[in-house]
Amino acid sequence: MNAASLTGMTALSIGKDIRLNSAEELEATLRHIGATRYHSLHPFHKLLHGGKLNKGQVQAWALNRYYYQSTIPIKDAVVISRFRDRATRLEWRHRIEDHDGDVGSEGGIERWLKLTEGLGLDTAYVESTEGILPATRFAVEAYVHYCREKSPLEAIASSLTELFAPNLHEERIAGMLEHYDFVNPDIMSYFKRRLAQAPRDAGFALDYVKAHATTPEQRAQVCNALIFKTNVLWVQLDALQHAYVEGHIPPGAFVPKAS
Ligand SMILES: O=C(O)c1cc(C(=O)O)c2c(n1)C(=O)C(=O)c1cc(C(=O)O)[nH]c1-2
Repeated sequence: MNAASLTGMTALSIGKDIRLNSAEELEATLRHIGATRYHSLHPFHKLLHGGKLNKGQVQAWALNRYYYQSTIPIKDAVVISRFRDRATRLEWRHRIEDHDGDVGSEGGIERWLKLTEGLGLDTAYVESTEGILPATRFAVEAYVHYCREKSPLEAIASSLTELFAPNLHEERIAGMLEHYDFVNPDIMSYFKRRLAQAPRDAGFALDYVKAHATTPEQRAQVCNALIFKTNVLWVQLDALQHAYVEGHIPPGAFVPKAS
């Protein structure tokens, strides 16, 4: 089967029946996976960006996403640890600085805390991660484990969801500013900044997998890494939907104040 015949498939898994014979077929398949599985398609995002959530539900989203954000540099340190090749480590290193910042310069985690603070959440509570959903913790930890245990190629490939993030961030900035009176450009600065950072990161990762996955088996591994990661993102929104839209908040998780 070639990449072109994937178009229109709804349930995609890369098994022995799919043979990707070139870097171009690999890229087409990765883009198909993004178009059919990225969490931009999740109903919770439709509610978030369409102004259909109340403030407590938006708080729950930002609180849970903090765990993802603050784990990304830990994940990236794991990715770096997989490479003896200095050039790859050097290239990957800026990702940690993008999130952690540097002496005297703000990073993404601080920008995320501006968002949670602007939404009225106590920063110490957010940083404690005490109120997050169990599913958030499990999904995010699975991502770190994946990067530690799979091949270095798969560790890099699992970051490829970022190819699809800028469109989603554009939609989020516009939608949240338009629909929520408790949101302003200042607290959305995290996403504005990512619009510049993500394409560079995703571009490197895409070039890397196209150059280093040289067999159909390795190309299938790259695709499966992206599928794994879309699942990591999707289940986090499933859990938010179940808890905060359908009302089944697990014991111990954040309970929004009645507004
Ligand atoms: O808001 C989003 O939907 C979203 C998605 C993703 C992603 O696709 O993994 C990332 C981010 N944001 C993000 O801000 C970010 O820094 C980031 C790093 C990574 C990664 O896997 O290394 N993904 C993402």
